[in-house]
Amino acid sequence: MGLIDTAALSCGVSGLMLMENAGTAVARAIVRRFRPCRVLVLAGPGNNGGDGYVAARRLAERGWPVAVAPLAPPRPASDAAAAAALWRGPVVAADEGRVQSAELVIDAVFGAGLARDVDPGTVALLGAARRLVAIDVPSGVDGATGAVRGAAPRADLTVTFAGLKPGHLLFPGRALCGETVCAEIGMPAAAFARVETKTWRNTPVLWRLPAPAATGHKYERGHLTILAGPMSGAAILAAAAARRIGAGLVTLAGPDPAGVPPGIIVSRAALDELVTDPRRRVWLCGPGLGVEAAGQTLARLVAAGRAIVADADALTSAAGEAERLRGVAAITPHEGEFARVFPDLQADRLSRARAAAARIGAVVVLKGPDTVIAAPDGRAAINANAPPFLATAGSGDTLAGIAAGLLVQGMPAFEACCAAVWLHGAAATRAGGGLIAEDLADHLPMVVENIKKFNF
Ligand SMILES: NC(=O)C1=CN([C@@H]2O[C@H](COP(=O)(O)OP(=O)(O)OC[C@H]3O[C@@H](n4cnc5c(N)ncnc54)[C@H](OP(=O)(O)O)[C@@H]3O)[C@@H](O)[C@H]2O)[C@@H](O)CC1
Ligand SMILES: Nc1ncnc2c1ncn2[C@@H]1O[C@H](COP(=O)(O)OP(=O)(O)O)[C@@H](O)[C@H]1O
Ligand SMILES: [K+]
Repeated sequence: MGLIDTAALSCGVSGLMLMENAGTAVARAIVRRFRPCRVLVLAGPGNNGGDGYVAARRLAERGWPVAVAPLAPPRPASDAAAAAALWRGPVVAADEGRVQSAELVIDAVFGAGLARDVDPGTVALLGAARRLVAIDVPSGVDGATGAVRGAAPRADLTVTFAGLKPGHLLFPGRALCGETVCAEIGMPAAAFARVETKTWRNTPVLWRLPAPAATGHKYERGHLTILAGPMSGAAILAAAAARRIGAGLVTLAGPDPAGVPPGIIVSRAALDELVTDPRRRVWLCGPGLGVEAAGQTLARLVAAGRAIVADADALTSAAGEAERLRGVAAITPHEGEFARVFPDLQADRLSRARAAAARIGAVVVLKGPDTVIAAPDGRAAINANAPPFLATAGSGDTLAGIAAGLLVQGMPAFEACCAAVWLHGAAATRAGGGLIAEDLADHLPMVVENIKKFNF
């Protein structure tokens, strides 16, 4: 049982009432999407099964032909047993033929109580469904991590309750949920207040973008320094993004970056000179820099106490030596870079990002289709707005530029990184399928305008 469920019960709410509301919400979601058809409910032994019995009763009350196939009897004297006792319709054996001939199957086998791998017989049954509606999660998906325990079916619709769980947002779970509906089931506000939430879906309600002061000048909006190396395109992409998101001034520091647009300042001054300039508070270190140079400059910037976003080659320079990253504000690794820096961290993405953030005392942005942003104090956000065409060279450099560009405007590191990841996904969605990394920055202003319009 989830923390919120336990808190609800200790607030005096009856579990049976929540179950009644949950099953009713499932039936309502089905009625809204499908024409009346023959339904088979596969019911497990716990409360997930109990929700299934309620959904069966609610659909039958509307005249739908429904049968329940219990995979195990409900636990004695449980809420699920009470819900099962109220079911007056047909109870049939759970066999593959019945599942195949049903026009819609409700997966009420396992939910939040999934405790081990699902057995092959249950996997085969669920896999035989023509159309599947999952209660809470497709059975086999771990709601806390999105991992699959043994196997899990692909649902057409998943109806969950009170709030999305990490497993609805993290792959592979996300891909198996189909359309996901979150139903309100009367969970009291006091129950939410009792549970200290530390994991969120990344949306604009989590952060507030900086706004320039009416009388501000460019240095007040922030002066970002980006180290440029032999692959200067990476630093130029990051600089464009930082400028579009509102950094007042962006300097590329490097020997001779080629093809720099006119609004970007280039400095060939020695690092020792630049790093002592107090206005150069925030730095981006890594994209296109070369591993050796990145390692050396990173150490120098950390020693100078600068706020640093470390990406790409700066991360590779810390392979197997995560302690080299202590002192930075944020790191933005993809899976490969993460594995290089933290080879011993092997758990799910959410836990790994959290553990890494705690270890180095910095925000970790573990990139991917379900990017996780984790802070050293345990807060974490999971991002779900990134389209797959972001998988194109240079889009990570752009993300690092957005994050550094927000950091330099005074946003705290966790909020800056959450905002950067969401804006990056929203810009990619606006850019559409043919996007290349160069396009992303140009879409940022409209994305920001839309956020303002919706009053986030
Ligand atoms: N509580 C509330 O307030 C609300 C809860 N709600 C609903 O309750 C659901 C959670 O219910 P739950 O805690 O009873 O767990 P559930 O997922 O039904 O399964 C537990 C049973 O399955 C068994 N089992 C586990 N894994 C297994 C495996 N691989 N293979 C075989 N057996 C396995 C496990 O066995 P055991 O480990 O005890 O041996 C136990 O008997 C939640 O998802 C939501 O739908 C809603 O009604 C809203 C309000
Ligand atoms: N399948 C995907 N769906 C959504 N976003 C993705 C996907 N694959 C990668 N991304 C995003 O694209 C970016 C790629 O970054 P990275 O791998 O560092 O690229 P590069 O080094 O070429 O700039 C990251 O922000 C990542 O989250
Ligand atoms: K289920």
